Amino acid sequence: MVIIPLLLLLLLPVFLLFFIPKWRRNKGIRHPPGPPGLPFIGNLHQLDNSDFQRYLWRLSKKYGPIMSLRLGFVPALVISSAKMAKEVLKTNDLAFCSRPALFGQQKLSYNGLDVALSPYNDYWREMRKICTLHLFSSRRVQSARWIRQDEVSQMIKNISQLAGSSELTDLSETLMILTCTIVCRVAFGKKYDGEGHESRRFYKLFHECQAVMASFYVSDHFPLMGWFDKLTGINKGIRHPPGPPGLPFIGNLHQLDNSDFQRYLWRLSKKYGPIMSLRLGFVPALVISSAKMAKEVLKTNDLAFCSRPALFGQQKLSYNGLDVALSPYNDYWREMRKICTLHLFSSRRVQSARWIRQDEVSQMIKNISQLAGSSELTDLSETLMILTCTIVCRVAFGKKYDGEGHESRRFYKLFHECQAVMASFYVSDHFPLMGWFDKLTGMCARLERNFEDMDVFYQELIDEHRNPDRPESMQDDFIDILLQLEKDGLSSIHLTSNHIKALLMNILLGGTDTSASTVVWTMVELVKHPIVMKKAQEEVRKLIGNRAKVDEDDLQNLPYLKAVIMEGLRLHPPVPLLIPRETIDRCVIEGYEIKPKTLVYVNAWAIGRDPESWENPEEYVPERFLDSSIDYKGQDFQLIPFGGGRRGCPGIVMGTTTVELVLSNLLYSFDWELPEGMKIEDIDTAPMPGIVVHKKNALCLLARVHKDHEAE
Ligand code: HEM
Repeated sequence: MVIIPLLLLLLLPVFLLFFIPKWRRNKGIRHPPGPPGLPFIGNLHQLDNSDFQRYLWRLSKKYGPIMSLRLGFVPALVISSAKMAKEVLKTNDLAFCSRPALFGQQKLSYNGLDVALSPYNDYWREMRKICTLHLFSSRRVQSARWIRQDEVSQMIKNISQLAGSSELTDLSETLMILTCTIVCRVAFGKKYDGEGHESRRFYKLFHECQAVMASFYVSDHFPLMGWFDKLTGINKGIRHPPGPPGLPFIGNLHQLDNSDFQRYLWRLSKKYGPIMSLRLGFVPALVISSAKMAKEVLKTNDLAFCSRPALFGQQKLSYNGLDVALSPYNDYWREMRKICTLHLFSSRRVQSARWIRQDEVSQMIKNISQLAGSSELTDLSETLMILTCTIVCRVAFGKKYDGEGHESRRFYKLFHECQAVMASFYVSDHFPLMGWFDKLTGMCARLERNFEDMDVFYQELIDEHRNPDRPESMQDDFIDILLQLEKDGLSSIHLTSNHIKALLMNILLGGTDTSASTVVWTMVELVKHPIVMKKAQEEVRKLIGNRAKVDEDDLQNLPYLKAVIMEGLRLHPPVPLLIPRETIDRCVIEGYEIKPKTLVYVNAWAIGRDPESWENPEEYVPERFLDSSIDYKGQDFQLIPFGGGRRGCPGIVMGTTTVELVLSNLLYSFDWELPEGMKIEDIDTAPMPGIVVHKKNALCLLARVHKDHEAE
């Protein structure tokens, strides 16, 4: 996957010279104008100007009141008119109100624990409240009036003395000392205005603090060049998590090209530890591989770790993060997540869709029975994918695509292409200035095409739902609910068609193959372990007796089945690395410093096999869960197939209900045999790479209708 781009990367310098200017002209998206920069450093050399604001002002006369610069690898914007200032400080305040995590400022603010340099998040809001309520309130300002009056009188006395002897007053110094003294008295109850040791120490510290805070750190503009600041003595020794050495320029990117990535990372973690760093091009990454470290990331430091990276393909297909799964962590995401949990994924909603699930599972059982009747193999991988897709489409869109016609073919073509372009490798995700490369390889065009096709698909569905005479199946489905919310305008987000489309994408991609993959992997383990299969079948057959099928009411009485599924999820979590996170804040874990904007993979797959957490971890033994309180809901960090913390899966009830209903019926209705000539040892567990990991080779088994049902 990565090798071809890597070879082409060797041609980088040539392409840089020829294509970047062309790419800029062709790109089609308008960026604010700005002065041309130099290669690599951009406009950094222009920062070195003694009257910077005037210099920018002069530039703005040429390039306009919204002007872009590039400071090394960091894009920057300069605002120079009241109208544009209003856009930034009022109209789009929320989008513009965070702070950059600059190296010196982060260090001196205890990693943004202050209020002025903290990024915009829940923590900042609380700190800002403390400040406005307790420190900067009018009452506080009032109560310090005596200090101010006292110090100003003292200053006037000092100046009078100088005036008496006709000496000059250094107003710059005098006023600096005055304001310092006032602030120190109000804040620390102390003053440093004499000539003694304490005053000298204070002013030395204070001036050095101002100086290092405002210093230029190379690493702020070139993320991989922290070594330069160390070399210059400006930054002394910080521990970073250990990790495998990378190649120049591409770092560890070539190692991504591994068909069993989660296993590969697991092997590396055995050497480098459960908190391991990688470098993917210019992007620092972190890999978490133990329950203890997962708890640090998903619970203790959840707030710092709960954003998502803005990856190119994902951004496009999510309408620039208008969805819930790929949106960065902010007020908008909170509101969207609330809409999902309250209106779409609530237990009540899951309940109300039970008829759809039961109906579709019955249909699947009928189809398999037919194959069984003629001793044909059942392709469980395909059957289960179609089943979960059909259930989700009926619940969300009020429609199904399970026939052989044009509509079904179009849907599955679109859907598979959407999964493919979403999970593709985009060079620009790792080399910010190399977007032209994705254009050259045709990746951008492919993505754009799928985006447009999906957009038309969603739009048709929305239009059908706006019709008052829509079929009954479309009433009260997810699109209906979202359109109602749009009409009522009750949420603080003004929902538009794009918001609805972005959510539909999440539901389609997040809710279908995760459940299908869970059932397939569990069936793989069951055919490999016939005694477990038999035990699970006996449990369900005993409970159901002579009834035709398992209903959702029965699921709560099948503890062994639940253990069978949990054990399947432990060994084969369908989303083995969760959905990648991105750190918001700088933070420290196990004494290691993690920088903001670090990409984070939590290896749920490796954690499920960690001998520190599990006895005989490689063995499939559902019994381990029978007398155990361990659950997969995100509280027990040794089992996290649904992730955890703020970004944990909100579709967990919907997903597990589907999985339990499907599996119990497959086990109830059929005995399962391997295709003729195949032995248990022949069943492979090779994974297919992707965000959701499926079995690479389809699972094809021979179903035999269970003898008690043969008469029916
Ligand atoms: C067995 C089935 C499922 C599994 C194993 C699964 C797994 C996951 C995982 C691992 C994550 C990332 C969590 C994290 O970053 O900590 C996730 C997120 C998500 N899942 Fe699921 N999921 C399943 C079913 C569903 C269903 C049925 C839906 C909805 C129809 C759904 C919707 C979502 C959404 C919207 C997110 C993003 C949450 C956010 O970022 O705030 N999932 N899921």
